Amino acid sequence: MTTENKIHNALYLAFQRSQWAELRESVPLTLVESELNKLRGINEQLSLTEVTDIYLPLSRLLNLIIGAKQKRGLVLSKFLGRNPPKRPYIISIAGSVAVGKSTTARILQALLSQWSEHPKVDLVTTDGFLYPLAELKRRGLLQRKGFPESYDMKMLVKFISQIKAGEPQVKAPIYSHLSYDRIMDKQQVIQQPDILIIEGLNVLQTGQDAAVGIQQPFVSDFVDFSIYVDAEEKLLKKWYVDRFLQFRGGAFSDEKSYFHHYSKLGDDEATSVASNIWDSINGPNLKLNIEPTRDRAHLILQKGKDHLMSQVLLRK
Ligand SMILES: Nc1ncnc2c1ncn2[C@@H]1O[C@H](COP(=O)(O)OP(=O)(O)O)[C@@H](O)[C@H]1O
Ligand SMILES: CC(C)(COP(=O)(O)O)[C@@H](O)C(=O)NCCC(=O)O
Repeated sequence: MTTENKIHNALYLAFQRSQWAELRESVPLTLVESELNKLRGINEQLSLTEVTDIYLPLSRLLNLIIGAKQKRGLVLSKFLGRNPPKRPYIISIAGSVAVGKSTTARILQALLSQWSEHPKVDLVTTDGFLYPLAELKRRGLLQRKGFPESYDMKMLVKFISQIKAGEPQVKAPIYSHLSYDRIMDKQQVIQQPDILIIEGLNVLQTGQDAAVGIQQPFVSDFVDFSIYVDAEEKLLKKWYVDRFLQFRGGAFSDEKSYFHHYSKLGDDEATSVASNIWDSINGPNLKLNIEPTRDRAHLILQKGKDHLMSQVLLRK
């Protein structure tokens, strides 16, 4: 057994796909029509077997864990003799570019909002906290998008601490993949949801990581439950290139798109451009700054070919 496997065994309970799916059988769960429609809207390629085998048991597990936290809150209120402000339960989703963080986040948002104990589930992505394009250019970071130094970490930590403090209204910046920049005149307003899901490359990073610098506290200090979505790099690169090719026929064809010039590329050229972006930016960022944070997560979702989950690791 490799040292890495030994560490995993000590820290995590490992479930092969079929074992994890069985956990659902002991607690029958069904999808209502409104849930199904929402999920179909998230991603046409998402298989419903994946939802029932993987995401429904996960939704049930999270519901139980959140329930325990809510009970603990009641104990604390009794002890203090007053009701503390309503604080959202915070779930983070980390992982490589193109691993499926935003798809996973949106599936969980749809499923978790079905529970009467926590119907209001909001979702924030950390790309809004990337420095605006002009600032990235000024700092010479255009080829380092997604690296720790490309984010306004102070702003992100301030945002998450306001959420955690139960502030009635907290604003988050929004990123546009079309303009490749922060949208300056629009913000996302978060108003005391029951659950906040925060999704991004960097949500498990701390000051120990290569380029974050000395920054305390970290996003993970405010997070109640963290998820890392994992896959082998050769799959990640393929999913990145496939998504790029999809965008070429879709979002990039919009004249307002920062990448409009890519819409005119043929298959081979587009594949080579996307491969180069992967090899020069997203691949190195994965190895240097993202993958090393994996074993901090409470739950690791390991994906194989076609985005199918092969293994689930849950912290003991
Ligand atoms: N469970 C899934 N089943 C099928 N395709 C998926 C699944 N999750 C993600 N994808 C596809 O993989 C690509 C990357 O997913 P996305 O959620 O955009 O990743 P990220 O937010 O990590 O960059 C997209 O093309 C998406 O449609
Ligand atoms: C916007 C991203 C940094 C991801 O940000 P996240 O939401 O994970 O914080 C990434 O998708 C990106 O644009 N990377 C730069 C290289 C590329 O074009 O893929």
